[in-house]
Amino acid sequence: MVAISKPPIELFFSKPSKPTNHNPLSFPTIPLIDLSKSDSKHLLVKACQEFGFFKVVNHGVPMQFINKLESEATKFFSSPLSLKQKAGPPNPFGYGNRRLGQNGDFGWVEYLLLNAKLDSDHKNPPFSVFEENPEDFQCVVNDYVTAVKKMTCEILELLADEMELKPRNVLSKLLMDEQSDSVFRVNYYPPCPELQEPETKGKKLIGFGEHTDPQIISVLRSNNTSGLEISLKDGSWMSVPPDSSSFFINVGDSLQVMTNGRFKSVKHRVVANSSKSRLSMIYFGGPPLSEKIAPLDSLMVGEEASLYKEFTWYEYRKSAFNSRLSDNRLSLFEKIATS
Ligand SMILES: C=C1C[C@]23C[C@@]1(O)CC[C@H]2[C@@]12CC[C@H](O)[C@@](C)(C(=O)O1)[C@H]2[C@@H]3C(=O)O
Ligand SMILES: O=C(O)CCC(=O)C(=O)O
Ligand SMILES: [Fe+2]
Repeated sequence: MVAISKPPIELFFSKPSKPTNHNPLSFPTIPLIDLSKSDSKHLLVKACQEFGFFKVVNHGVPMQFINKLESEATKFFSSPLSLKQKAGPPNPFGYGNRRLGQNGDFGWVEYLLLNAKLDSDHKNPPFSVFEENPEDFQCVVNDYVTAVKKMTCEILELLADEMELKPRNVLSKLLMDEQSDSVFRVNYYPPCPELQEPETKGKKLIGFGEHTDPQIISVLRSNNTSGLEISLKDGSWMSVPPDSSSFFINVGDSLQVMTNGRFKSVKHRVVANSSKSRLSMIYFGGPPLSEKIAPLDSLMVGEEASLYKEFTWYEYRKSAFNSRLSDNRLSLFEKIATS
């Protein structure tokens, strides 16, 4: 038998980052959106402009769907590696371990990348771990994704209302489209006890390296283990306090383009923990492959020019999947400013 050697742990350490030297009085806090409140529209737009990131409470996604998916996913990730590998590799859908994408990125993470299309023509890989009931796992994913997609569309419609975009489903219809290229991902970050050893103490182990998400919008729910960080305007990293009963939402590259740069696609990453595992589930709402990604007409003021060249989601997705995680993927599509 050939033993597969583990990659050295040093591979996953983050490069030293800019020291955070925030004045505690001016330290930013994550925008909080209460979907049951009438002022949420205004706060939503402000959060998308200033951070590209916010937390949502009173979201209406039933806790039983969330808990059921968390328990099935935990069952999957705690199974023997040989069983998990039967659902891999993730090209495009399936189980992945440490390797992220096809271009040499690695992270301290295991994951399932799944098709978020819910019809029977778009089947996910066989989950041998759930031998007796593979259909049940798909049902649990479907219930969760359906409810999260509904909440996401509500948010996109509130954003459209506040920005006076017409029709109000101009964004949400892209996710509702049968051809919507949306993806669902479950990430599992195992604890890393080596981080407690004196020589590694204080170092940050990268679970999922810094990146922006290419789609329109990403909707994340995690257990109560910290790890998610967002990049602030000054280049420092802010740790996002976990909250298992809320959702965290970030603007994707495509929404940055559709708002002609008004909304920011936030750079984020995940650092691993020495003693606790982190489990996160993310719905990435994307448009149909043929959709033209360009600033929305009803948003453009006067002679405002597009900051981006024209492209379809197919073109952007292809280019994104040929890039490294930390690359600035939008830069290839920016128009060179002429004065
Ligand atoms: C390194 C990569 C992983 C990724 C495809 C890419 O080449 C660059 C974008 C990455 C990303 C980030 C957000 C999502 O997790 C993801 C599914 C996506 O759409 O773009 C991943 C891709 C992936 O894991 O395959
Ligand atoms: O797992 C997380 O908490 C975030 C992961 C992430 O950013 C991604 O999968 O794109
Ligand atoms: Fe991400």
